[in-house]
Amino acid sequence: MAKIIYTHTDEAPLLATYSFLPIVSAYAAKAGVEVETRDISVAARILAQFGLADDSLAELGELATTPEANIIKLPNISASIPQLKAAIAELQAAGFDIPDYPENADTPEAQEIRAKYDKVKGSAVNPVLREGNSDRRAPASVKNYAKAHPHRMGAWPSDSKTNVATMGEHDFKSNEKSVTVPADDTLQVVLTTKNGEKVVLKEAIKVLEGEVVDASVLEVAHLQSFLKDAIARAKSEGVLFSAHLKATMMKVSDPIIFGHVVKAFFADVFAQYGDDLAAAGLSANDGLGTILPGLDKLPNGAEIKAAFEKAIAEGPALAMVDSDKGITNLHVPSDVIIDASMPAMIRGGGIMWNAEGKEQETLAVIPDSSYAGVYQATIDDCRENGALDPATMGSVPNVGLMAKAAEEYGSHDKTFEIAEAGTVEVVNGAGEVLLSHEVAAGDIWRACQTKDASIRDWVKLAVNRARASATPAIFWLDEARAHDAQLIEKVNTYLADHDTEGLDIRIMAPEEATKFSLERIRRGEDTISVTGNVLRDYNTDLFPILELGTSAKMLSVVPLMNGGGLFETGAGGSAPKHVQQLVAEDYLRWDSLGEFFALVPSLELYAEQSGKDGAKVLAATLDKATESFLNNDRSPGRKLGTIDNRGSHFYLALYWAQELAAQTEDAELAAAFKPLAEKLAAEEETIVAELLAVQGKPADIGGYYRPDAEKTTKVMRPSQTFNDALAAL
Ligand SMILES: NC(=O)C1=CN([C@@H]2O[C@H](COP(=O)(O)OP(=O)(O)OC[C@H]3O[C@@H](n4cnc5c(N)ncnc54)[C@H](OP(=O)(O)O)[C@@H]3O)[C@@H](O)[C@H]2O)C=CC1
Ligand SMILES: O=C(O)CCC(=O)C(=O)O
Ligand SMILES: [Mg+2]
Repeated sequence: MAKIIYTHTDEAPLLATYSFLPIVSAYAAKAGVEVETRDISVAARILAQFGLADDSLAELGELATTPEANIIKLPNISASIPQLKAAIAELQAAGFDIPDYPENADTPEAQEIRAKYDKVKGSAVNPVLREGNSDRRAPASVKNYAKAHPHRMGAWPSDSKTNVATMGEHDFKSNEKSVTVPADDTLQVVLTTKNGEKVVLKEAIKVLEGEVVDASVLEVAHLQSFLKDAIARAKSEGVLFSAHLKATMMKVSDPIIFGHVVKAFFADVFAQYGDDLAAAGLSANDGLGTILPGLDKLPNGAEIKAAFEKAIAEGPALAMVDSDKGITNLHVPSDVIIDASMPAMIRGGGIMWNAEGKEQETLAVIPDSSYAGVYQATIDDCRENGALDPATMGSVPNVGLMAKAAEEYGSHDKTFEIAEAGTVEVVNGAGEVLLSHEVAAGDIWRACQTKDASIRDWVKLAVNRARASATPAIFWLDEARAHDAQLIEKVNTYLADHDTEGLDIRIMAPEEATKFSLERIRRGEDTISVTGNVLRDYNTDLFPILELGTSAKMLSVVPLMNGGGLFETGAGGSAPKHVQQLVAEDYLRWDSLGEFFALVPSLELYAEQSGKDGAKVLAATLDKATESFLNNDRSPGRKLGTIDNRGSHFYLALYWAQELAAQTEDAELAAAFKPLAEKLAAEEETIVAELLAVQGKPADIGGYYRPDAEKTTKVMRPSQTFNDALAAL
């Protein structure tokens, strides 16, 4: 039977679900629409590994390959090691019998435990569910709202010293090699060491005919000298030093690169005390947030701490995540995530926060040069032409290649920190070498796969989107890059399968595409960016954050390749700072627009899947209600005393009930919702007062990674009048 699966995730979106889902469920039930939930939070995924909870992620992963899939996926935590350890500790304290995260996996038992936790680590949800490519855009109503109510943009001085530093040589981009395999095959990755020993790094990689396979290596000696120069440059230019990585989705390579940044910044400390730190299990890859408290256990801990402090005092000023709490850019690998961090910096006028809590220009260090140029081009444009104007600017929607763990975001099981110098080769079933790299110890080597079927579907989606929106579409592909050169050939081939008459479809290298799109955006014109997986991620934060202030307001649809739909909510993350605010003062700033938008196509799909017209009516009325919601400016405010997430849900419920009561397509539904619409309208003042009354005091939700359901329900549904009205429906 058709059903909508609404996911329980983490942090702010989970809290919002406690308030919003009861509304959805109540309304859906009236129209005979089945809504079920599945818990894919990091806590539930840990418990599932040890048989203490259902493995809902595996279940949904399978569902996503079937036409029955209709999944609403809210943002979830992609846990770094420090977050994973915190979640484990919280679950243990709550009485769950689960093991510690093994620091040194030196026994088979410890290795097994580590393997289980590795399945939960990093971006472990999205790649499982994303059995399709992505179509993300700002709906017209949101774009119009943003133009009418432009958010604040920081000014861009023409002499801003903010820039991007990137390697440009000896990195993943410049060392990339790529082939398209001619037939189904099984590949192997083999390291032949200098003294002739063969080490199989990866056995049996299954590939399909037409699949694009790339390999590349980041040469660590060059990374280290690059970082040394970048640190010196930030110091001499008097700007902040900030590193921007994606330690969550690139869960193997980027924590290692982050560790190199930490070791470079604290080079003297690691030269002198590196052995002590290693012996204590304190890894640079986990950041200062783990190392500094860990020093308390060491006999010479105070001395090492003083050495860290000296290095901070003498180095360039570090960009801060939280200057009040002294949390730097180098504290936690997942605190600064490039897709959100770079746009936020650009939106602010090219500034980040320094240790005094003041704004300062920054050198944004993005070691690999594959996509760094997009940000440099945006910075250059802002420096030359001033900040973008949300009141007039056009839009850059995205069609992203993502299906079946495409490209870099599927590379973590094929990424290796090389133990010994030699040659790494990708060898096919016939024993022929397809790709080969010389490597040194410590280098980071990786391979990526992109299925032909995913590429075909992506090209189709781009053509459909260009047609539906009557907007030029640019494939952001660089013929000088090995992988992109393979893709360009395929794009040209597959475009010929479609009617592109009258469409403006071009191929441009990313920097050129950035400049082109920015020129158009400044003239108020829209340009679809058709990109690979990483730029999908980056662009769907970059442009929305500049255009709308946040990527939470995006419509984010994944038409699944086998039919069915995955509806992601917004394009941003789980906003951990919003949880802190809720706990401190019972105020949740999370904007659920992404959830509202996701629900409309999900209900439409449900109507198709089930043949129930009531679902269609629910969708059409929700669409209208969302428009009233925007016109009446009912998004959560930023300050106490204004309506927050819960208040915004009340207004959506009110407008939705009114639309349902007013529509004429389904008289039974109209009659069912009439009393509720009247009740909610009549009690508006009381309900809003009840919702506002709780603000300003701490709230107890009984856990961070696994909040207590009863306590959280109480916090998130504080209006008895509203709850009673819903219950009476
Ligand atoms: N799809 C997914 O599952 C994704 C998950 N993540 C995960 O989320 C966590 C945090 O990542 P991070 O990169 O900091 O991204 P976040 O989106 O959580 O944070 C960036 C900022 O975006 C704004 N924001 C995002 N969503 C909303 C919303 N609905 N309402 C209001 N404001 C919003 C806020 O900025 P401001 O104060 O400027 O308004 C927020 O502080 C990580 O664990 C990460 O892995 C990240 C991206 C996508
Ligand atoms: O899976 C993740 O960690 C984040 C996903 C993300 O940022 C995106 O898809 O835009
Ligand atoms: Mg993203």
